[in-house]
Amino acid sequence: MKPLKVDQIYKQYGEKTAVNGISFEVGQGEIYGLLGANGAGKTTTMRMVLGLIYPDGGEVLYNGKPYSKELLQSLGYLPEERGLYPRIRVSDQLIYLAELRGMSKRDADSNLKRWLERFEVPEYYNKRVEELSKGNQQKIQFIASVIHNPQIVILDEAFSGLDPVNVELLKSTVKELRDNGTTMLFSTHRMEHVEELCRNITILHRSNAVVQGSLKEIKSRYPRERVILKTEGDVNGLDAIGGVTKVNRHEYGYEIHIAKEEAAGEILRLAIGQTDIQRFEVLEPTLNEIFIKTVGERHE
Ligand SMILES: Nc1ncnc2c1ncn2[C@@H]1O[C@H](COP(=O)(O)OP(=O)(O)OP(=O)(O)O)[C@@H](O)[C@H]1O
Repeated sequence: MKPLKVDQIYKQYGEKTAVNGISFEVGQGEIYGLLGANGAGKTTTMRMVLGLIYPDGGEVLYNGKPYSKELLQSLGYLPEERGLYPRIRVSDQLIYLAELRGMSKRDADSNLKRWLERFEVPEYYNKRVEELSKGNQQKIQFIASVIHNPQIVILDEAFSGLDPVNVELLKSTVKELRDNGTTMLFSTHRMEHVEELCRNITILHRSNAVVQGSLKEIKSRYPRERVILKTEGDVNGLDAIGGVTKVNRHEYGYEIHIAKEEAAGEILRLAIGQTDIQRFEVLEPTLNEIFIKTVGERHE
């Protein structure tokens, strides 16, 4: 049985349907991607999963059971809008938050120290939140969402406001949690993070799930429309090949857009006759391209 099952959940605000019958399941040790344009219904979905608001229809099941107060201990949430108290010391508020979720003061304290060490900031223990930079506050907020060892963690834009080094640090932490069996729901507008972390995804559009499944399978549904040709020489006549829609000359060679996959073979034949090829690749679509295509087409 999967730790998290979302079954046909529905939420209405007045005339507005915020979430319209969405279903998905997340396995143990899995990071599930929840994507969508602004206002698509991601936060509302996450709030229903957290039990902060109740669905008007459908249900959320945790290890097969409906929401109960005891679940508070098993759920962790990193909200998009950060909610730490600026004037209070990091240790005071994080230990308090962990205690609220059923942890003993001693365990909370040792967990906090371990996490601060992990993030290479043990000196923050005694600092007030307002003394930390925005990115470092973000690390503390992340610790607040996992300090009580939750089984299910919901991360909303977890890496926003972080420099590239800290993004990598948090990303590796998220992967460790996954490898230790934590179930995660991950929402972001950064598609490259989803490609790196998530096996399965849902793309929401105007309250509906419009694309769902494994990333690999979703990608196979879309045609491959980009060819990379690495070469030091010139290739003449690429524009004239049927199905070639755009040719970009780069430092490394060519990036060629095609409307039909057969054009790739023609490109290769033409290039072989004219130059030495260092690399030839027909790229699968990126998640970013799929997102823009799906959401964009539906806008029209
Ligand atoms: N409390 C509320 N009252 C009225 N409407 C709401 C409420 N919460 C959300 N909505 C509406 O429901 C829709 C979905 O909002 P939601 O916050 O879930 O989107 P989102 O996908 O998280 O967007 P973003 O990427 O901008 O954070 C929006 O049209 C929003 O205006």
